[in-house]
Amino acid sequence: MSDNKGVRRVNEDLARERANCSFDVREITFLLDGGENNTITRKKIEDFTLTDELLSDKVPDECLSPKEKYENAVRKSCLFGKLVKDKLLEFGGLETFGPNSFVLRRIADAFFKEISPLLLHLGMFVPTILGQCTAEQQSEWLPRALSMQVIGTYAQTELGHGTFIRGLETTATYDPETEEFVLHSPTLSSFKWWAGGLGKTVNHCIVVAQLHTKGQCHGTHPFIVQIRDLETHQPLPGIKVGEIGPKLGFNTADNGFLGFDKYRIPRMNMMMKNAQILKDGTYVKLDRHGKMTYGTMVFIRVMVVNEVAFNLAKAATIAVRYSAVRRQSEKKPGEPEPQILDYVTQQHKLFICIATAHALQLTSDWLWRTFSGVVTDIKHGKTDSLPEFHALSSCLKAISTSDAALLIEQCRHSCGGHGYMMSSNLPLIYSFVTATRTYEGDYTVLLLQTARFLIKAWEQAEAGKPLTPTVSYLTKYFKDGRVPWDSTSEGIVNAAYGVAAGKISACVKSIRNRVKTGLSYEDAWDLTTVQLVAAAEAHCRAVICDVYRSEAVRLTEKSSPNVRAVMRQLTTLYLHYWALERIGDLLRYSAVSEEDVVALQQKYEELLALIRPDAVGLVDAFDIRDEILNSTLGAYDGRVYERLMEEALKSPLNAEPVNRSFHMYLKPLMQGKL
Ligand SMILES: CCCCCCCCCCCCC/C=C/C(=O)SCCNC(=O)CCNC(=O)[C@H](O)C(C)(C)COP(=O)(O)OP(=O)(O)OC[C@H]1O[C@@H](n2cnc3c(N)ncnc32)[C@H](O)[C@@H]1OP(=O)(O)O
Ligand SMILES: Cc1cc2nc3c(=O)[nH]c(=O)nc-3n(C[C@H](O)[C@H](O)[C@H](O)COP(=O)(O)OP(=O)(O)OC[C@H]3O[C@@H](n4cnc5c(N)ncnc54)[C@H](O)[C@@H]3O)c2cc1C
Repeated sequence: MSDNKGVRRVNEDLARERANCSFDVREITFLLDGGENNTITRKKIEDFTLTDELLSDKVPDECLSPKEKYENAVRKSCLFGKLVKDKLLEFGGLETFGPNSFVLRRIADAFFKEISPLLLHLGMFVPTILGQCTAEQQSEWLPRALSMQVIGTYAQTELGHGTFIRGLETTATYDPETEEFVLHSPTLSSFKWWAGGLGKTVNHCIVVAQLHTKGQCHGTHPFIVQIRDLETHQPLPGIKVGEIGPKLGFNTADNGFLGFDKYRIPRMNMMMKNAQILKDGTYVKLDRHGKMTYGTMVFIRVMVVNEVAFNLAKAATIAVRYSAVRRQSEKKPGEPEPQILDYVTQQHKLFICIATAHALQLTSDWLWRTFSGVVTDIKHGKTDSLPEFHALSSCLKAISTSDAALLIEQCRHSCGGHGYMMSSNLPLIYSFVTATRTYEGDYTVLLLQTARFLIKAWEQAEAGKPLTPTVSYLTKYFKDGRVPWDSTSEGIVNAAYGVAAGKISACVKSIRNRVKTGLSYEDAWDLTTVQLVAAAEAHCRAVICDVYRSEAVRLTEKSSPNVRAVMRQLTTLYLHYWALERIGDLLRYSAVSEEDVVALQQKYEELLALIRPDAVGLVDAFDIRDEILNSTLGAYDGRVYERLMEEALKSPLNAEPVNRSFHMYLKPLMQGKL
């Protein structure tokens, strides 16, 4: 759809693919954007933000030194920030699109090949002020944060502890004499480690520390802490701060370390929405649920599902367009070389990426709506929906990030050697997304949180108590026995729930059997965790299959027949893919037969063939502009080889015919003079 500006000749294969596409690409773009008006506004914003003047880098970012890369990222962050402040508000800013629109996030990818050092400011510092401060505190901090006088990050993780928040060691001890907290890092392992932007960029941060008052520890709480002088940017006395060094990705995010030497902050810098310290040091707990201070993490887990869906859409766009341009080998002797997209194995690698990008995006939209409901409940003092939502957001964060990272890597594999080039952008997309599997809660740890909820739900079902919506299926599958098999989409979703129920049931049995042998519940749980992670994964998989199928049907109710058909093909492909991936589970927990398995495989292969003519149209429908894709392999015009050569020529090593190392080392070596 979007041919961007200044399009030169489009690769003939790509042009033919587009001519043969069975549907109007714009229709699917509108569906994914949540309506035609959203698409129009997004494109307007993209048109005036993505100008050459702001984006052009003479030397590719990846050829710069770490320091230059960081400085370039700060430069662009400031330009981007100013642009947002000055111009985008004319469009009503983010509100134009509603809270679940990620237009600015999407545009930011054109500015930063890696990541903005200010991501944590907007992504976590500001949301934590909104979620953890009283109204009075918000009125003090929000205007300063939004006008960028105060630039902040979220420093929770320490060298010694990330997952186990209760084990954090940084202390915040209240001193009623001065009405201050004294922040202290008692050990090396208590140093804060990882916070994005902390190394060099921010002047404030949210610090999560163990609160001590009147000789008692009340657990971890968040505090707003100024760490650098606003004028000179020098670290303040009592603060030891720096950058943690090179990483697999995120290299422009200046992730940092931070230690405190009896550093004092005012009492009111404790974020007091969920707990307060009175002037005399009395601790007042306002959080009846007990885990409300974990709220920012839950929010980011929700955002991350959308984040990885978009990044997978980028990778799929690059790989599918490249596969339509690239020709290799021969299918029959003497025949012309086919487009690699015509190999069924290539379709198997790539079409699941398109379907998964849709599945995750629709699931993320649904998750956001569910989250909005939970937030409204909390505003009215109701926290009953929080345990279910914590279980749901935990498993969706874990599975979406893990699936997306694996599939992005698959996109890279599918591009052969050229996929390994930084200029393809696939390595950077992968390095960014693979981190999402770890940060904001590690994969295994979050699935075990979900498993804890599932086991409790199972016990409730046994006791005949009512279940919350996402686990209500357990009542249906409560009795032992195999789930009947039915190869329709609805049947596959039911079977997925049946598998989840079967696995949860097996975990319950396993824990109980272990307890019967005399083990403590904790030990029995620990020995069952491999099964528990698998059960939570199965539950989450069933939820995604269910939401994707029903949301796709709902969204396409008014679509043209061809769009409905191709969207149906994608959902069916997704369901068949996962049924085949989990065939062992289906054989164990459902009545699927050998003939059914053969039929599933056959249908899956038929779907690959049906989707093949529309593959390029489907990735065009993601409507991701070249500036955002940032890829030699994935540009709209398909000029792959020209772009690869153009980028290669920008390498600093090509600036001179002979590098000085020849004279310094190679020549002496050749002449035996080294
Ligand atoms: C313009 C804006 C753009 C935005 C773009 C967004 C993109 C996003 C990019 C942002 C970049 C982010 C960079 C990364 C940042 C970070 O990583 S910050 C640090 C994040 N750290 C973590 O996530 C740590 C993970 N650990 C935990 O969450 C917890 O420690 C734990 C594993 C959940 C365990 O906590 P603990 O206190 O020990 O509890 P338990 O004993 O296990 O459980 C007790 C009960 O509490 C329930 N519970 C736990 N957590 C929650 C929760 N969050 N909400 C509700 N309930 C919770 C748990 O289920 C237990 O319940 P019961 O079983 O009923 O007892
Ligand atoms: C790119 C990036 C950016 C980050 N940004 C920030 C930031 O801005 N602010 C911030 O505060 N933090 C940040 N983090 C830190 C991040 O939140 C933690 O790394 C993450 O929560 C994982 O914790 P950990 O490193 O302690 O891993 P660990 O918990 O040490 O995990 C190591 C292994 O132990 C396993 N494990 C741990 N506990 C259990 C358990 N109970 N049961 C079973 N297995 C277990 C894990 O599954 C994993 O395999 C960032 C991390 C990265 C990679």
